[in-house]
Amino acid sequence: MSKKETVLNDIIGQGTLPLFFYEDATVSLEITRTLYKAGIRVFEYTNRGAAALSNFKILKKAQQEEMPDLQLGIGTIKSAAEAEAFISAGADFIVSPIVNPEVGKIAAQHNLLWIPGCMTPTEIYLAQQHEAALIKIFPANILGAEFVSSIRDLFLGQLFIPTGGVDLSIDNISTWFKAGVCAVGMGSKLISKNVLEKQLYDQLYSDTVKLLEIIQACR
Ligand SMILES: O=C(O)C(=O)C[C@H](O)[C@H](O)COP(=O)(O)O
Repeated sequence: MSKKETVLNDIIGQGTLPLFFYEDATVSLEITRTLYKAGIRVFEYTNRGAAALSNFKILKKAQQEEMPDLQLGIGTIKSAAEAEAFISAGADFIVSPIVNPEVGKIAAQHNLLWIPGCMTPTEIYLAQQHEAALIKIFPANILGAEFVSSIRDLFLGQLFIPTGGVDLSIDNISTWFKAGVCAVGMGSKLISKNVLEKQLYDQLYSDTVKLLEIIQACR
């Protein structure tokens, strides 16, 4: 199985893709360890600040030494240069808030999964033309699950992951799965500002275990 297929299978199997960014490297590492301890095996660090690349390298080292079965992706990749930099640092997959075909081409050259963010059918079509096996519906809370129900028959077989504003409630998550998505992205509702700033690792651990239980119940 190729790396791309492995990561895609891991995201589908896990049913959720947690994501976060925090400037402090030590906190970023502890959050990653906590997610892993709670059962997360694929997650996305985001390129949202000056320290993103240096922090990512620290997470990558910890992945290699302590969490070898973790898939560590990078999100908020908008340009080819950003994609190259994080792939050189060992990114296992690439997530974008937009569809930049140049990013898709670089991911494809490295046989890595690229998850572009789409808000319209035209963007979904463009992403498919550049071999996006999984498409992020973004921002998910603005589009709503009905957006996915309305367009999925136009893109038969296409895998979708809504991201942005997905919360930890079973009602919200089950609505997305009923609409036909294969997983849900989970950022600030799981790894909140409060969790990051006050280092509430125990709370994050129990919320993550709860999230994984909700995912199981929704499928
Ligand atoms: O830029 C990217 O590549 C992203 O992945 C964007 C994030 O998906 C959302 O900003 C997360 O939104 P919340 O779950 O509401 O915190």
